[in-house]
Amino acid sequence: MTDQSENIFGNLEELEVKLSRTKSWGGIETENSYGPADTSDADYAEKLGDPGTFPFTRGAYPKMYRSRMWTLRNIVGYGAPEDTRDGLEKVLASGGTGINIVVDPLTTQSIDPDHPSFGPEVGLEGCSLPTANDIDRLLDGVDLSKIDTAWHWAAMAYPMVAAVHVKRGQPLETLQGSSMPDMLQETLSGWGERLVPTVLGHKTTVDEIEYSVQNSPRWALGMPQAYDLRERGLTPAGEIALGMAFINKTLEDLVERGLHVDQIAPSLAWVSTSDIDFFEEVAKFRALRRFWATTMKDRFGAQDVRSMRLRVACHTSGKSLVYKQPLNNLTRTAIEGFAALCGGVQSLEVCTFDEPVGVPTHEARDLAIRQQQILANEVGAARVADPLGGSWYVEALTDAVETEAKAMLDQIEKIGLLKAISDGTIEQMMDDHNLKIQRELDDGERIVVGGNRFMPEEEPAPQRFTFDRTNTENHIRRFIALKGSRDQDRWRDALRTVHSVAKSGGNPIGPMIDAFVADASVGEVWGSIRVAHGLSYDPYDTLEAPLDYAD
Ligand SMILES: CC(C)(COP(=O)(O)OP(=O)(O)OC[C@H]1O[C@@H](n2cnc3c(N)ncnc32)[C@H](O)[C@@H]1OP(=O)(O)O)[C@@H](O)C(=O)NCCC(=O)NCCSC(=O)CCC(=O)O
Repeated sequence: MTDQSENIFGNLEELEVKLSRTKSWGGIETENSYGPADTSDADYAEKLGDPGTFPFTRGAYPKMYRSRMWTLRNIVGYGAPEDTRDGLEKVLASGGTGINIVVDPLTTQSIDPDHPSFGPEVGLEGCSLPTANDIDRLLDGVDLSKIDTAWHWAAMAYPMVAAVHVKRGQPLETLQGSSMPDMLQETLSGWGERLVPTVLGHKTTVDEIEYSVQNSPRWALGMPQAYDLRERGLTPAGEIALGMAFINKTLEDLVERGLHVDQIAPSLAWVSTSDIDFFEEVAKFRALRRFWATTMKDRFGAQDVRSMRLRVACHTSGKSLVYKQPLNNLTRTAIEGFAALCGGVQSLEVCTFDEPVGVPTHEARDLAIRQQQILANEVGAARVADPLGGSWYVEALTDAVETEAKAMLDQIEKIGLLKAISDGTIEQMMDDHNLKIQRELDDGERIVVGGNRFMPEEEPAPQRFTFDRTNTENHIRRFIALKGSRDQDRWRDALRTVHSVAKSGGNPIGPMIDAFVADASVGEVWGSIRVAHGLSYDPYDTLEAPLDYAD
């Protein structure tokens, strides 16, 4: 017998795992157990209602997954359009039922792939899609009036995909799919004031929603993009509070432009996360739907039930995943996905286990789809609507999350959302949250396996995703050639119209679509908007505008 095994067997008492925390992951204190006295005695119909009825606490539809299975998603994006196309085909072959495309950080920032400062970054961590032609190549043969494509970037996805549809000779009102017009989220959790100034970002969001609901009512708007807000540093209640602050301000401005809430809200969908505290996340989804329904009805005077019935698109939490022993992430994501389904989401992406390592491998993507298939077919996640409804604990947590969210929303709205973003109040709130979590990890109150406890011994280097850059290099050459071969007069006129409409304070989304139809690039279109708002053409101050707007 070795000294080491003697030590281990001699210290079994010390090895016993003791509960380190009685609060939920989001910080709500919990009791030893729950009973009838812990839930308020408000009327069932008023507070819960049957699934598919106001206030939709128990689900958006009466039969939920029995009458329509959730959409099984997995996000794909790397390299050139051809590369991402290959990845999408593999996801669909595994059984995915939705197409989710993530663009590279350059496209997200509206930076073109020939920008002199960023060449090596083209196509890393997402697909490079600088023109409508690139989207057309990626989705060759995909009918945008029949197949639901979901786009993971803010300002430009809608006008670019709309331009592809128009270029293909299709009417805009038949366009289907979803984008995330939430630019304030880009300011807060993405690129900051330098790239997306708060006021311009908010106006662009409002413009895009106004244009989309009037011209392509079948297009879904993932607004708020609360996933990234939450990942930046918020509790579940904070996700509801800040997301609702975004929604309230956006709806108020759209109403001021003459729209009625019932023209807007049915097109909106909440983009959410599902983190590791199973019960708290189930409660979050339930509280969220109730919060939304009552806000639409009481604050905005909605009459259409579709305005009050919130749809939720959920991705499990990337932040909850751990680099060490990455296979443990399969356990995490399965539980997070199950929470989202018990919470009644309409579509789900289960993160791949290797996300902390890098761009997912094809094998990891396949496993992520298989997890959803196991949840749908073996676990019973699809069988019954709101399976945890009536649990004293879950009902009490639902109430607690809702109450905390209300208090936080009041605080934000007292300051005013745009002021609270531009003066740093919201960022401070998120930083404070993250600091608190770090302290709890450091103190050992909050335990993450392989994060701050139960560290693995030496482990083999994880397998990393790699791909050939030949397509990306050809893609950049193709982009440069397009700039030389397009109809220069049409291109120039289109960008000048974008600029002049934006400068006059009008809604530039229609002209932006026209510019993309005229083969303008993402950098050129957003650059024209920036110049119209008195900003530099290139946020990195390297490039001059390629045309004179004054002529
Ligand atoms: C927004 C939604 C959920 C909308 O879903 P759908 O397109 O299916 O539309 P829908 O209106 O909900 O449903 C279509 C029709 O089916 C009906 N229907 C739906 N569910 C039903 C049910 N259970 N029973 C009976 N009928 C049902 C509806 O009433 C509607 O009918 P009618 O037609 O008769 O009205 C979807 O587009 C979506 O999942 N988008 C993806 C969003 C996303 O993932 N974005 C990227 C997030 S990016 C992110 O999270 C960050 C993570 C990262 O970047 O890594």
